[in-house]
Amino acid sequence: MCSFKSSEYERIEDEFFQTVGSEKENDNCTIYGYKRNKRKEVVCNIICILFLGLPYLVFHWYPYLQKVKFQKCSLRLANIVLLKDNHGHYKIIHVETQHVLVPTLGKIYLRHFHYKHTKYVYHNEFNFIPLDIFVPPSSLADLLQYSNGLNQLEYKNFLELYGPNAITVEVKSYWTLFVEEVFNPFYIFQLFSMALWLIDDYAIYACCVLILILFSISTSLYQTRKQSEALHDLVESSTVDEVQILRPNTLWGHTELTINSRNLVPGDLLVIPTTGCTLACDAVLLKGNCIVNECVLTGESIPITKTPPQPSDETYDSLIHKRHTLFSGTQVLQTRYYGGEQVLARVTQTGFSTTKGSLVKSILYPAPIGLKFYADTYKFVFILFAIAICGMVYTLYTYIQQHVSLKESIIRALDIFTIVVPPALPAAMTVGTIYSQTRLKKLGIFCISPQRINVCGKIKLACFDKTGTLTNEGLEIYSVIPSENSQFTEPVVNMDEMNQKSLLIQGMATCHTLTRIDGSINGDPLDMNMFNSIKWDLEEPGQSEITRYDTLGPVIVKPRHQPDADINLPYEIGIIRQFPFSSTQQSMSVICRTLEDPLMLVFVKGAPERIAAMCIENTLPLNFNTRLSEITAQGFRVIALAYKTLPSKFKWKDAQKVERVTVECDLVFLGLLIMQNTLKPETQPIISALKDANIRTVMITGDNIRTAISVARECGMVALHEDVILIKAVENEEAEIPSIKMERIAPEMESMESFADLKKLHITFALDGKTWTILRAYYPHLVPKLLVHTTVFARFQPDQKTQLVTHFQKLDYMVSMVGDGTNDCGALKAAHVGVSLSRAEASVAAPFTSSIENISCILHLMLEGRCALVTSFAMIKYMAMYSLIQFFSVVLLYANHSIVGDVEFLFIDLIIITSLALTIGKQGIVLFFLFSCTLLYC
Ligand SMILES: Nc1ncnc2c1ncn2[C@@H]1O[C@H](COP(=O)(O)OP(=O)(O)OP(=O)(O)O)[C@@H](O)[C@H]1O
Repeated sequence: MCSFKSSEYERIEDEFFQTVGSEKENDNCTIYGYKRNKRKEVVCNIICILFLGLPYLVFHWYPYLQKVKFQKCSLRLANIVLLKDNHGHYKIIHVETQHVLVPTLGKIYLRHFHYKHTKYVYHNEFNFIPLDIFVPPSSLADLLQYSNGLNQLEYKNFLELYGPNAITVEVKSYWTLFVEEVFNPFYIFQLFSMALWLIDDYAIYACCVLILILFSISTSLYQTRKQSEALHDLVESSTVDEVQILRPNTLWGHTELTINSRNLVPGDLLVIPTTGCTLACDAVLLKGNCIVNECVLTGESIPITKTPPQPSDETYDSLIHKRHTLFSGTQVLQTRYYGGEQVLARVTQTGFSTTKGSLVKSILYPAPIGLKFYADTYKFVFILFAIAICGMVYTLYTYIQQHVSLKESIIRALDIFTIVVPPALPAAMTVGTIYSQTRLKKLGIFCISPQRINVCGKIKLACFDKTGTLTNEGLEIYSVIPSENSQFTEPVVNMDEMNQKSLLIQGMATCHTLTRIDGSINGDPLDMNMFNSIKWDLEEPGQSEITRYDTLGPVIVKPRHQPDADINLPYEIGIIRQFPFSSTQQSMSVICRTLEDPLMLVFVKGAPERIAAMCIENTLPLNFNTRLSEITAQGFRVIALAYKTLPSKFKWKDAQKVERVTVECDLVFLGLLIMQNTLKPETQPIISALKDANIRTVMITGDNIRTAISVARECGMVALHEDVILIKAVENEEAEIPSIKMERIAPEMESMESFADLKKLHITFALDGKTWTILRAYYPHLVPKLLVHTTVFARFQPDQKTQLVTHFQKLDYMVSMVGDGTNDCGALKAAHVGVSLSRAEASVAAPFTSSIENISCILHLMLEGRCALVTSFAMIKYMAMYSLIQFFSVVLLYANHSIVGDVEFLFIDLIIITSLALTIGKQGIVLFFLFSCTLLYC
């Protein structure tokens, strides 16, 4: 029996329907089982033919009605499912069958259907579940087990099961788009109107409206096509044609094959070329290290080192084990290989199941934005229809009273209907967005979800990441404060004054994941500044070093000016193992060894609170916390360093196997690195502009809370006269529930419940990630109240940032989030308007990518959003006015048994066209010209 994540899919009683999809992503739908019924289908087809195919059109608009052709049955027997999504839209999907080999389940008969690029397969107990849940996840040990790859039979079966490895964004031909658009109820209605006008001798008017409709359709087709082309190109820019894989070979173990990347399947053994490559799938690294650029997924182009995981029974999860996972679409810049062996990775996910695939899916099928404007537009059309019906009834009544023939009465009544609904409505609705998008592009803001532009105009809460967004990314080292004998010594500003062999300098030289790419050192800006400040050199592993450091070629660091004159024994340190930095851990560590030194050392650096928790208590200076508070209160960014000596029996092999938790404990505190946290010059004016516009601003950062408050004050997010209160969760071993404390309670505030007058008292809150988790768990009723008054959210981990944005949305805020990728990717996706500051032209990390790397982009977006909204509103108001004026004039004329002539109608509409021409621009002017010519001709 396989191990499903059954908690997500409870056993259902009624097998006739079931919920599928992800509730977390607000994408759950209900499916109902049906099977084909020949008799019903034949009857239905006959009726459709008798009614000239009209029922087919109705089925196309309302797929729900298609169920009349089928017979309701249990999902176990269903060959058709009727799917209802959480927005009430229906879809008929056919269930297919196949005989395939499923890992750990063997060869089985599989029933499945595809929805939104996800394959749902039938399971006897849980009905339809996504394929990646159906196939049991592997443990790390299973994945790491070295084999020669999949054999031909397994491969064929897996290819059938998983399908081709492709993330295709379909770019439909203009013709296909045209056919789809024409079947839209709005255009069908317009065609019906034109037919009516032709019968009613309004030929010229009908022809002119036809031109208008064609213009409207072409604009809409051009826009749709352009958008899908842009997304297609973006996705294609990070795809690859050919890959090398290993296949078993009875004679010599394995053969290396070059195959088309579309043919990759989970389980394949991928060979990563030494020269680097773009990855075609998600894969877990088995052998060797890789340095990758994940800019396309995260927006941040810092090279990241990927290492193979340790074998264990832990279930592999690409998000938890992302330091060991190579993601589809990302670029391997370099590989490190040992003893000339190949760098290998095992494919874990392909196609739309990869991380890139899910990001593309979220763009292709975005969650509805819930902008009132769209709902109001539907109401507007509905009201027009209601008015039209009144007009029709009135016209019929007056014509019948005047004893006009029934045919003419009906034609006149239907005419009223066609007058009320304006033909250029769809074009008018989107024109504002198209122009805003073009202007944004000129400003360096790339948009992959144009419908979000309107939302930008409604932003009420602007969230900002701190480091790299509000402040400069290149944090310059201001000073170091070494600790000797558990006491802080005097701060050192000039690193040259320090002993090159001191442990603190050794830590600064080794505790990073810097790497040389094309001869220059690359990596995290913080690490780069730290390393550059001590003036050491870094050498990548080469063949000659292999012998010096046992069997492995480590990264070597050495001072530019050797401290000892001993030429035979240079002073250099080899970095044997790296545990890269992670935002969740807030630390990183390395194992290293000085040349000819028998003992290995561990250096750890990270957030001071984290490092303090890893240190032996008596190695920490007594005034550690007060000193830290003093420094952070001045707005400095502080990193702590610590080390420990490993036992003499700890050898190179142990270093490769040892777990991170074993290394990052019982440390000796070494000192603090103080970094300058300077604001970008644009930050303060933009924050003040936002405040003037009454838009709330908040900071969500991974940094220390006092540093964050200081930066918030400096940039004007917290006004100088405002009092900041730290909300803190205090865990007490005796009490079951942690208590909530306020660090500086203003005299006027007595209890947590008295939130009413905070604004008047000029009080704002700041809270950290730990408190946030406790608040959500034990004090959920306080969360909304606190959120309304909190400006600084510090020490927030990536998932907490996402939770916070979602909570703000629940409070009915239209939320924007500006960040520089990596630790805020989730928040960027969750926000109504996510803007990733990135040098890359575009990434799938967020709906907007700004190449202007400061927060001024948010102002441009808000302005353009408002422009687009105002244009759309103006258009709707204008259309409404025009329709109603024309409607009342015509009804009055009909009442007097008079009508508007063909050219008269055209003349009235011409005024509209002129106005449109002025609004729309060049295309409109051409159209205006066209109409004028027609009129003159008439
Ligand atoms: N390269 C690094 N090595 C060790 N520790 C680091 C490194 N970079 C950051 N840290 C520590 O981890 C903490 C969390 O880092 P994270 O990247 O999540 O957020 P941040 O960069 O501080 O702020 P923001 O969320 O505003 O970008 C930092 O405040 C710092 O103390």
